[in-house]
Amino acid sequence: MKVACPPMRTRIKFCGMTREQDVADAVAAGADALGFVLWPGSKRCVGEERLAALAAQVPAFVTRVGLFVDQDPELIARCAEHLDLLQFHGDETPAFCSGFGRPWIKALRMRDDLDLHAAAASFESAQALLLDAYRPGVPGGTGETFDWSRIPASLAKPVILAGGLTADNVAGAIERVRPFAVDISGGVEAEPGCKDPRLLSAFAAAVTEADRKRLA
Ligand SMILES: O=C(O)c1ccccc1NCC(=O)[C@H](O)[C@H](O)COP(=O)(O)O
Repeated sequence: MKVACPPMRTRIKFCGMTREQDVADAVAAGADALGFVLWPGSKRCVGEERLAALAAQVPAFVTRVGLFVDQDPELIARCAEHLDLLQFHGDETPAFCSGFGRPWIKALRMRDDLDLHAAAASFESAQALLLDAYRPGVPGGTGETFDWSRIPASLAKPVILAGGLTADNVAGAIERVRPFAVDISGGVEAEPGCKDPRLLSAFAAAVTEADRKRLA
């Protein structure tokens, strides 16, 4: 099914939240969604207890997203109690992703041979596809961009654009891709896992300005 996308503002997801102050700063900057990495291989990983504490601080209308990479379904089910949306970065099947009573999105790394139309068809029950840079052995958070021209305008799923975004390049990304949302982690950090309030605000302002020009 093709999803009709009338002109609308670009949603913002700030990913890799690990600290209460960063959650508050991201919400103040205008976040639509906040991502919490539950994969222990990441420098941004939060455990279950930290997830519960951080998620409890998120106000209504800001989506709490949990990131997983081929993880134990029992862990995912426990974490889901604190989350609004699940984000899968591994080789999870659509049936696996659908098994937690929460809406979910599938992260796809843009390997050269990735067929996005086929992926959109096979992850038909996903709420969106998050498209990220491909680096072998790294499931996400690379800080690298990819060739945005590879994203077809007619994809049958909303696109969340990720990978190496910053306040400086996000306007060009929005102009080129017209994504439903943009996702950023490293580009708003002082160091891995520690967000910088000025970078959070600058990124949100750049998205707002790009939308203002686009929708004028
Ligand atoms: O951020 C991580 O460390 C991470 C680890 C494992 C799976 C996913 C991970 N992050 C995923 C994200 O959604 C990031 O926001 C996305 O990859 C963009 O990151 P960046 O290029 O640093 O903006």
